[in-house]
Amino acid sequence: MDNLSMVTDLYEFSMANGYRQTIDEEQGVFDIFFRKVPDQGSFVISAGLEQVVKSLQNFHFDESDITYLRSLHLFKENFLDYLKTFKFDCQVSAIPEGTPVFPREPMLTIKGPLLQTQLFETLLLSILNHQSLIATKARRITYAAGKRPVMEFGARRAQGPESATYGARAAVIGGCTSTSNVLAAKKFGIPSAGTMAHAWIEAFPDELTAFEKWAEVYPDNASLLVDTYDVLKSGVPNAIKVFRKLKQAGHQPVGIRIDSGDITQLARGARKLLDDAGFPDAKITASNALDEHVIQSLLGEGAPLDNFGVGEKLITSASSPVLSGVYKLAAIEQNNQLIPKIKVSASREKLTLPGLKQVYRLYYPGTKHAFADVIALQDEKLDKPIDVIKANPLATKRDHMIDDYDAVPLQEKVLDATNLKTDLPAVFDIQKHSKEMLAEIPAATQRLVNPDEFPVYITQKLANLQDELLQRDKVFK
Ligand SMILES: Nc1ncnc2c1ncn2[C@@H]1O[C@H](COP(=O)(O)OP(=O)(O)OP(=O)(O)O)[C@@H](O)[C@H]1O
Ligand SMILES: O=P(O)(O)OC[C@H]1O[C@H](OP(=O)(O)OP(=O)(O)O)[C@H](O)[C@@H]1O
Ligand SMILES: O=C(O)c1cccnc1
Repeated sequence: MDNLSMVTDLYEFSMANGYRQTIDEEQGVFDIFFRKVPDQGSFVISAGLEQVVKSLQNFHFDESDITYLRSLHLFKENFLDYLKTFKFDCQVSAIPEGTPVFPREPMLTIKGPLLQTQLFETLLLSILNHQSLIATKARRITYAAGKRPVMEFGARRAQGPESATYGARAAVIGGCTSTSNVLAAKKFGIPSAGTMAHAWIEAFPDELTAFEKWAEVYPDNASLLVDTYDVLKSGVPNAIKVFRKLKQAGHQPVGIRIDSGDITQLARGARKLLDDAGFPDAKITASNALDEHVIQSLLGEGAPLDNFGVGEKLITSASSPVLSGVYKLAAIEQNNQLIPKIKVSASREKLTLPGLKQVYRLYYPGTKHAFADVIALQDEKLDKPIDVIKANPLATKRDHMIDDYDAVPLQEKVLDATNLKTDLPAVFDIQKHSKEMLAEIPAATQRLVNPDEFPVYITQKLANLQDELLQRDKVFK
């Protein structure tokens, strides 16, 4: 990953320079969390941690960066010197990539010199918000597709090449099986996949010749695009002619792609033609502005589809294009003493959770069935039974008692100043982890429309700390 240290908002530099001149000795603790889930879903699939770790490992400023920052006439030389010899000195804990995460849960916590932790805000949010957004959208799309593979086809419609490439990575975390983006495939070990464009068909005198020439060049990879002229009258009959020749020559025909029109009707007609011609194994791929709802509708109609190619709606999360993850100060440390902090704003919804925390997933005892999450202070031991309170400050009936449970902590240590090399899982291992974690949460929480809310609680101790800080600031009384 390139050095992205300058991808930050000016105010992070302004504050960092200010800390250097004022409270330079203090440590900061920041949490990353979100309040709202895209597409009115109930959870987000966390993604982007590998790029966070790599960007932190590579965080530095070169001579031209320092010269530019100096030219702004905003910063003191002692701050520019600090940047010139920047040495990462923080600890990062995070919920592993692929995990379903719920509102208000700290996905990532960073502790270290206030100046450093402040400087990372924009970059870390930019990475995690983007990849988690796309992984979440991909989870919805692949959920709708069921066992049918979904290829990521979005590079041309992504918001630029970088979003295309990291978006493809996130799409695989969310369940896609391959990508047409060759750089993403190379970089992250994702199978590269693809068919052909209409240009190939148009470039030859007629459709049959185009298919034949393709089959000559790629006899074992003939997935033919059949909708350039007429799917059922021309495209599929021509494909069948080519498949017959391929079969005679000992090759296994791959299938067809339909990219326009009423996909259900066309796929039904195509399936019948292929089956009648003796090609029941030829696969039918659908594409064309697909998303989770179109896929559900197609499959609900019984469309005989084997694969999906999904581009623009996935790579841009078109129906809900923002994940508003935030980076909030949870504590500062002065002379080795942790001082919890809270952000109070006009809206109670925006109240933050103070202190160093851990998130626990609670399971029915002895099972893999999760029923709630609890956010606790890091140094507290969970009671049994446990008195908990809804994490959403706007919730009614906030108090709850949980008798028995197995608790599994979600945040893990990923990086610290003395251990800059962390083994990071490969993208398909993350996908596997994601599927396992999804299998543990209730089906009703996973459905696409009006999903059931998965309860997220805070412990009494954390609630008391929050109240204490609120009382001190004399608000919401
Ligand atoms: N049976 C179906 N049920 C629901 N949605 C469908 C069905 N068939 C196709 N769609 C979707 O409807 C949308 C519009 O399809 P349409 O064929 O009109 O696309 P188009 O982009 O206008 O066509 P073209 O690609 O030829 O320009 C696409 O998102 C497509 O995937
Ligand atoms: O629709 P998406 O989900 O983004 O899937 C990728 C699309 O990209 C290609 O079309 P292209 O960009 O060539 O143009 P088209 O929309 O005219 O088919 C392909 O034929 C798909 O339709
Ligand atoms: O390979 C394909 O079929 C493909 C790739 C990108 C976009 N649309 C289609």
